[in-house]
Amino acid sequence: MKPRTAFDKMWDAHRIADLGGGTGLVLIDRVLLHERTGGIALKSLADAGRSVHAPAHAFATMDHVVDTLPGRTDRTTMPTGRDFIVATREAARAAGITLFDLGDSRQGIVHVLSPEQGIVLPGVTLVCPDSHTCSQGALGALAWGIGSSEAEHALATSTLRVQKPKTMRITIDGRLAPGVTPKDLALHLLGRFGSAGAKGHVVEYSGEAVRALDVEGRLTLCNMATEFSAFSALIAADETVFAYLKGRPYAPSGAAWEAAVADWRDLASDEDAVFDVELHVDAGEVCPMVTWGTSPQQAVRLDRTVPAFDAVAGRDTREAYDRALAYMGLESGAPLIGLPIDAAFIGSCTNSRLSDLRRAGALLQGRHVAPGIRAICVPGSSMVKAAAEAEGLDRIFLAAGFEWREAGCSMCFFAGGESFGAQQRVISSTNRNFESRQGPGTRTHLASPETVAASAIAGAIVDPRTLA
Ligand SMILES: CC(C)[C@H](C(=O)O)[C@@H](O)C(=O)O
Ligand code: SF4
Repeated sequence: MKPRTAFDKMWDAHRIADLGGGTGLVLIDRVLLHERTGGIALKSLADAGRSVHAPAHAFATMDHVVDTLPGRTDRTTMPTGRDFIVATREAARAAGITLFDLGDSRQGIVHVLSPEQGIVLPGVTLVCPDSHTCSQGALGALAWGIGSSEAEHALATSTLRVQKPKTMRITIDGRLAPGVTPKDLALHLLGRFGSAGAKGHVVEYSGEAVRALDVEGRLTLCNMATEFSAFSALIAADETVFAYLKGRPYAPSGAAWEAAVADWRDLASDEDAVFDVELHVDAGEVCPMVTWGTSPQQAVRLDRTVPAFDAVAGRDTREAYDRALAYMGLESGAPLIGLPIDAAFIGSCTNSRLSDLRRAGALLQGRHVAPGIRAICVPGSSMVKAAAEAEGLDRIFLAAGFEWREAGCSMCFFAGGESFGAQQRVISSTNRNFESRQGPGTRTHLASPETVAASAIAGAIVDPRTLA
């Protein structure tokens, strides 16, 4: 048999029919929803008099527009937030699907709670009306973001028409240096290959550096594949993933577990599998990174300066470059280290898991954020929050002057409610630095949680490895 990639194997196992022109009718194993887009799909489905085909395999959560202030209620800080919450709650109940509601100990950002609960498993197809669904490919699944009308179709039929994507393998050889994180790797790839670098491809991350990552680090890496314009990303499941999933609530158990693991072992790309595109990166070249502009590709080594136009001319137009600098209040050649910040944000489906909070917490222990800096930590799920509190991380963050919040997307994206304010410079562990992403006029610099924590202490962007 012709050698196949991990993607080919999942595609072949889920293709129900060939619809011609490279389009397949694909079986969908899991549909995930959140209140910002999922309630719309559920309601439209109900209005059409249709029901959910496999309610046991559809899950909804409240994450995008929920209040994350301590002691939150249904009254969100976002003007129309409550409508989304109530509509999704009612529609999820009527549809008979599992809802991780406010107050449920399992509630959280959809891409954080799904691996945590063992909903995403190696080899499954999983869709969600959210662009960061690619994160979940970190467990060896084929997971991708869709629109609300596609979600409706997937809910009603457990199938979707999909244009078969091309394949790309990015092999990361060697090891990341100490203090260099998966987030830095994701930003390095964006800085090097550009935000159209993986356009329309399913990216398989492989190589020694990827194998060495824990599941949470893999989730961070796969998370930013959408910033890379990829159809999705995946990392073939291995012992690290099996160990992570064992005993999770929705993972198979008993004899079914053994059988599942045996199947999952066959899902890796065959040795001679051919990819449409192959890229190689030396992990040793990756350094702590930060973005300087308003696109995730406008990322550089943190110890560098804002690049001159000539250095990015292959990708950014003069207009886009000038506009980004004006928006960010920066000039060509300005050093990034030492740039004063107003706020620091640790959260989002990129970097709000327990390991992220532990690494940031280790830097914050016994230290305090600089005067005048607003610092916020939002755990990615209620489970992450509880686990962090059980080991005292909340006390470290609070003593350091951080706010310690309830789980949700919070100020990763501005939903019409809370924001940092115009012209405020925010160092952020999130994934998007678009204009006004974190609020009208807010200036976002993307970085790792370590860089965010260290910069909050310094009151300016710093390399976390040099924190005295
Ligand atoms: C609101 C939602 C549809 C959106 C997405 O698709 O990604 C959000 O999660 C984001 O990160 O911008
Ligand atoms: S945390 Fe941010 S990027 Fe992730 S799903 Fe929520 S809004 Fe989107």
